[in-house]
Amino acid sequence: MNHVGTTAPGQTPAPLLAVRNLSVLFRMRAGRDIPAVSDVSFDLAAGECLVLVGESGCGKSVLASALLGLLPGNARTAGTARMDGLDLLAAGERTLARTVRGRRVGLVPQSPAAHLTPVRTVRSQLAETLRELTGARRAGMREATERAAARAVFPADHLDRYPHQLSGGLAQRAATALALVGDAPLLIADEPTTGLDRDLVDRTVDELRRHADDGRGLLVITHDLAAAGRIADRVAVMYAGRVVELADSGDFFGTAGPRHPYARGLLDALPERSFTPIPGLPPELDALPEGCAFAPRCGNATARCGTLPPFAGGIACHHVPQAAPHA
Ligand SMILES: Nc1ncnc2c1ncn2[C@@H]1O[C@H](COP(=O)(O)OP(=O)(O)OP(=O)(O)O)[C@@H](O)[C@H]1O
Ligand code: NI
Repeated sequence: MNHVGTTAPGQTPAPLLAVRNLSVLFRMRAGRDIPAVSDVSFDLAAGECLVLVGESGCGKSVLASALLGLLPGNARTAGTARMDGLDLLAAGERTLARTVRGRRVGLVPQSPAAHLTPVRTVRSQLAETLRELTGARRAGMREATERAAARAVFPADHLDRYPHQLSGGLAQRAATALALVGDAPLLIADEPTTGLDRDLVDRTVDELRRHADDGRGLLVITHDLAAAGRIADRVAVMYAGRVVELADSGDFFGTAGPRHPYARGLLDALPERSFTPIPGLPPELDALPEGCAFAPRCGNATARCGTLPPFAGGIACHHVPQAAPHA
């Protein structure tokens, strides 16, 4: 798929993925609804890696699940997520199962153990996925399986193990190997480096980065800001279900630095920076304040923050000018 070839000079190529006003609400008993994702919009280009960061519970995995049609039955979704003419949010289960999951959109799940089939060895799961997604046949399957495992630094001498015989880090690498098999146009990796030591983190991140460098799209969700800095072209910062900053990675991690007070707080909390935690805790999603959800923890907050700051020019903050240098 070559977008560039079909684009007139001066025209921006269509993004691989265009998410507009995506919201996810969980309907709970007693009418207590939980807005897990609110009004999120972003584009992802082919060849690009967007990293999604934010504290636990801010809605990162729910966003990923929404794109793959993997939300539970009590979820209500609004907005659109267009990919190659298909709205992923409106697609039926049949389309999602046949043409989206694994094919258009690959997933490295946050809990790999829950996604691996417990009664089958890693080799057999990799072989089946290779057969399904690449048409690989029995001849050469042993080599193909070992190559697929090696892409995620999964050791060949562990291929005949069952998921329960794997450590968390090995299960993670098995799940990553499975997700890489289809070379899907879009790969979503939800915390792909949890449980890995630094050397393996770097190797995994570099293999994922190759997916983008080969002209595909990569959406990475991570707590690990060092890994984010290594892999990202752009960074999206989520807080309480909303994207509060969308920035060029070079600016965000470089001398310019983040612009949103929450994003600055995230970086300042790192041991290698000033090691100053953000005071307080994220809000409960079913009891969000009226305006900016970060205001109760923010040193810049004023009366204006009682109204919701619009997201424009890469930022949602009343106190930061909206004209981004690279917006
Ligand atoms: N099935 C569900 N029913 C109700 N609420 C849910 C459900 N799944 C997730 N949530 C809520 O949605 C919010 C966002 O969860 P999500 O898993 O997306 O967070 P996250 O940013 O991925 O966090 P982490 O970094 O810990 O993985 C959480 O407050 C969670 O409690
Ligand atoms: Ni998550």
